[in-house]
Amino acid sequence: MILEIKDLSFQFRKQPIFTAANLAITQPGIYAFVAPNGSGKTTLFNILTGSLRADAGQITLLGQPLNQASVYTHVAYMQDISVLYPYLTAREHLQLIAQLHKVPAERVTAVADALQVTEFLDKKVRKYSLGMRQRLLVAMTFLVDAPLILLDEPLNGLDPVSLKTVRQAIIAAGEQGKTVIVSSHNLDEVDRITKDIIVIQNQQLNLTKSTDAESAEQLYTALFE
Ligand SMILES: Nc1ncnc2c1ncn2[C@@H]1O[C@H](COP(=O)(O)OP(=O)(O)OP(=O)(O)O)[C@@H](O)[C@H]1O
Repeated sequence: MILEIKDLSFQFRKQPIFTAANLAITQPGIYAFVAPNGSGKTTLFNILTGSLRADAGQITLLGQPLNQASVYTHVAYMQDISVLYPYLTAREHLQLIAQLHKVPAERVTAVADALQVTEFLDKKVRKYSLGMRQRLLVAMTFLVDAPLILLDEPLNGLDPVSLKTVRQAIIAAGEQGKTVIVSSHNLDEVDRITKDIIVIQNQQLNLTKSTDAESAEQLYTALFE
């Protein structure tokens, strides 16, 4: 068992987001996390990484109850671009993560190359386009060699070339035996990376599959329209 969520409840200002929700991820791989705006995707990531505390429920990660120490060693979380420092370069961001998580220098180079961050490594973040910021964030996340990777809308604002770069990095992580949960509203990209889809519906978490005959878009339409 990789991730098990049992009877998770969470309210925000008396608005229920999750009500006794359950989810079991038993196999590594790539899972798309798809649901309408405001339904709780970022909230779940924040609960899984300890930034928000659930009102009720149990979460186990690799068979152990989730706590600060297990999040640190087992989870890499890509948040939004607001976590970047405008006056630091990509190299400095990557070095910060590398020092914190004791990542060898070769891995820093390999990840920077894979996400095509190398070309702007020594430029300050304040000069970056949205796509450059997104690629740096994805690189920072993949630098942490964690078994569970949470990516909150990594495909946002990417041009087709950057989309391909990020998609290939996600697929490679899946092939390396990681579990990657990717929230996205880009259903064409979801179809390119996985058939396993987690949805939020009626404050519940459901793990479902798109099929060869049914695209993520069709699945979404059937569930939410
Ligand atoms: N600080 C907060 N902590 C928890 N919930 C919040 C907070 N601020 C707003 N919310 C509410 O929680 C609900 C879930 O929001 P969340 O950002 O998790 O949704 P989301 O599915 O990630 O949305 P999006 O697709 O727009 O990114 C929303 O109704 C939102 O208004």
